[in-house]
Amino acid sequence: MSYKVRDISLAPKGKKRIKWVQRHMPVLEKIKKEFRDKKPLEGITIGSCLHLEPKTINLGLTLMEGGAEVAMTGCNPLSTQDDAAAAGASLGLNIYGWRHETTEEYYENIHRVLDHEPDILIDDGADMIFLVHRERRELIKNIRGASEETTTGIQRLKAMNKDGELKFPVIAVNNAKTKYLFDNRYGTGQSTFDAIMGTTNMLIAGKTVVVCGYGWCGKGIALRAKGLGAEVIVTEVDPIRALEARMDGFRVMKISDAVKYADILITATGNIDVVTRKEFENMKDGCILANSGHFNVEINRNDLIDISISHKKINEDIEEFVLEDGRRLYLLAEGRLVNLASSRGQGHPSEIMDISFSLQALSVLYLSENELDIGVYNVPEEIDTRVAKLKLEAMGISIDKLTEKQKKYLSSWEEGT
Ligand SMILES: NC(=O)c1ccc[n+]([C@@H]2O[C@H](COP(=O)([O-])OP(=O)(O)OC[C@H]3O[C@@H](n4cnc5c(N)ncnc54)[C@H](O)[C@@H]3O)[C@@H](O)[C@H]2O)c1
Ligand SMILES: O=c1[nH]cnc2c1ncn2[C@@H]1O[C@H](CO)[C@@H](O)[C@H]1O
Ligand SMILES: N[C@@H](CCS)C(=O)O
Repeated sequence: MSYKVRDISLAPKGKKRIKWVQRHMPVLEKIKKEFRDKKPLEGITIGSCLHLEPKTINLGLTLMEGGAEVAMTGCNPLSTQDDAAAAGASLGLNIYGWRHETTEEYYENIHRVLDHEPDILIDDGADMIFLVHRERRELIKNIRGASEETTTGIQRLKAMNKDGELKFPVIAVNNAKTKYLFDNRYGTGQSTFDAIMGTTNMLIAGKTVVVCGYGWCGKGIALRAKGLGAEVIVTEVDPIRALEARMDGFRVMKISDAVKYADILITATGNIDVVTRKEFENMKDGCILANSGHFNVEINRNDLIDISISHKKINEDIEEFVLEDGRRLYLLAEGRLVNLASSRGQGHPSEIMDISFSLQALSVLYLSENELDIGVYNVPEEIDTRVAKLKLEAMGISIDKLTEKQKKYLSSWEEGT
């Protein structure tokens, strides 16, 4: 076992936090027990590039119980939680990563994971998969496949596959119903506000919150903003989603208009340059800017620097930009996904990552048991349904079954009024 973490003496603190999340991840715990009994991953090496925090370490431990050798790094230079990383290392995982890596360190750590010559990769945003294709092509012949955690990663991998550049199969975990309907919506909805409120200690009630993007994440953020008492304005580029936002009760307008009202603006589009110079120029004094989407490109920080006469960090996670006329704008967590990159961001709740990481564990098992051709695959429906059933069971919820008569009715066309 090898590791490179900030401070291994933080392990006891990390272990306590891991124990706590395990109590709220019953489905993954059940899979862990099955893995422990059957050792289905014996002889397999797994390399992951996922936000390194207690719930992710619990996924690593699950795979290790299945017999795999596991090497892990973070998928964002700001999101690793050092106590969890130290605990993971002390529990037998190969861990490389620390909070506040430079870009160079970030890629060095991905290389360290790849040095274990993994058979299966788990990625979030596809940085590790791209690195293999660009710089570590000698590893490709050994790789059975990968699973990808997030919307943007899948979008990039599909583009790569379309261009004939993808060289192994990938399972699109994000596209499972039990992923995006819960993780992206309720997970991002809660963890975004958890981080913004923890970072700013500000009231949401009575504020105007602008949400850019009404996809699965945007829907969750808008819903929680409304629940916390904010007035919510949504901006979109997709007419159907814009209509949906309107009928869900939100105001919808162009971003050029929306920014004039924003007390807090949150991006969740997966797109570049959603908020740029012309939007900053029309913002109110004191506007809080946060991204809960993709990398650090949704809010254009360079434009913000260009139009500011000064900028400085006023604490670890808040950067103040002073414009020529004296207005001040505040960017959280350097414009990286606020729910994980800010020091107050703990990521999604454990109950949510229980579902997402159970999907990951079962997708890895599927990759280990099946030879797939190159391509981007959905999570098999049996896995999606199994995870939903296990979660309902863990929540103590029973549901009805179709009767034979009902099944027949639903599959026939003869009966009318
Ligand atoms: N912070 C987190 O923990 C977390 C969790 C899940 C996903 N994500 C990331 O969040 C992003 C969004 O994910 P999603 O699942 O909601 O994707 P999605 O595709 O469901 O939604 C994105 C929405 O943004 C809209 N959009 C695109 N460009 C826009 C623009 N310029 N202005 C306004 N709207 C625009 C699209 O039309 C779409 O409706 C992705 O990058 C994803 O990887 C983050
Ligand atoms: O607490 C967490 N631990 C690990 N991964 C997380 C957590 N919260 C959200 N995500 C994952 O991060 C991806 C975007 O980068 C999301 O798809 C989500 O599944
Ligand atoms: N790993 C990437 C994916 C976000 S969608 C990030 O942390 O920004």
